[in-house]
Amino acid sequence: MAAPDKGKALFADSDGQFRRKASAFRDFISADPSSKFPAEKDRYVLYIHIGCPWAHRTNIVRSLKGLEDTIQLVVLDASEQPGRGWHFSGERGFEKDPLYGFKWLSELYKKADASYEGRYLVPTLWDKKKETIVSNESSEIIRMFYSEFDAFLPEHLRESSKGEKGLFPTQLHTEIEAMNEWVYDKINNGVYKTGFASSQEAYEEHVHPIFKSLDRLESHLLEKNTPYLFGDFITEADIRLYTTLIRFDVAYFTIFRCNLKMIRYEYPQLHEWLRRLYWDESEKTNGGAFKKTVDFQSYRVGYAKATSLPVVPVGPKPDILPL
Ligand SMILES: N[C@@H](CCC(=O)N[C@@H](CS)C(=O)NCC(=O)O)C(=O)O
Repeated sequence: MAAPDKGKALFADSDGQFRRKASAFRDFISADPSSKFPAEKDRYVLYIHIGCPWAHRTNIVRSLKGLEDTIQLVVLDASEQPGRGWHFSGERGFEKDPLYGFKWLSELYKKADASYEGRYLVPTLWDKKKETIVSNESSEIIRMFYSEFDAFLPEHLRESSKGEKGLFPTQLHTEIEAMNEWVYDKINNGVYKTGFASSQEAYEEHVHPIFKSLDRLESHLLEKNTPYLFGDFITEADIRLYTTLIRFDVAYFTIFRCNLKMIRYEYPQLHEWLRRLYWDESEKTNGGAFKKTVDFQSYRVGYAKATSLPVVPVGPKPDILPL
């Protein structure tokens, strides 16, 4: 594998800042059979990369909701040439796209819209009937998965039977949305703004707010004194924070230089919260939705590949501490 030029900005703009572009495909699957994209079994396909935290959200929810037999999963690999996008290398079992035999995710985007000029992102939710992309925005895909597929699920997994104990319950909408906003900006995307910064100034601008926000979450958990962010039940807020924190010590601390503190040593509440989710293989996580969707080595390799010096750090070890 050829190493990219040392010091070259792979993802940052010319001012050193990494700016995430908005997702382009924003349709919705609905439980209503007369809608444009009605919920159906074996109609939709979720394309992901295991290392991607945004795709990880959708993969967790697919498992948590027991949608494995309803929504097909296709796993892509990262290209050896950073910036060339996602493809099928055979590393994870897929040598080519199972639907069309494509080698690159870009070909699927071009099939959906020949004039598409944006980035080829995971997650991508594909409709086999209309042969197009429904959505490539994780925050919206997870919400479709919560509630629109209830008809295909046993009673205990339906969002409609959960009421106040659901993943996005009505009484918590405002609080969850408020937390999503700053957690997204300062933490989920904050680690990218830090890790992909190509100037000292941009790096320092974004690294401090990450830790201020982690401190805020640590206090939130201490005050609440509940197993999850909003009480005794897992909500969307937990899922969205989890995908960043499970990568934190092994990839963001080391490779993205988010290195003022580690979750395992300096954030006892968050560390316990993280391990509680990871190690749970009970009915609460539908048999381990948080653990089985994690692959620490792919985080190390993937983020190293995305930097200008693709050397994979070996630590910290173990990947995660026991509960
Ligand atoms: N807003 C999107 C972000 C998705 C995203 O940025 N995915 C990254 C992987 S972690 C990607 O596919 N990047 C490829 C590229 O930018 O070319 C979401 O949440 O779904």
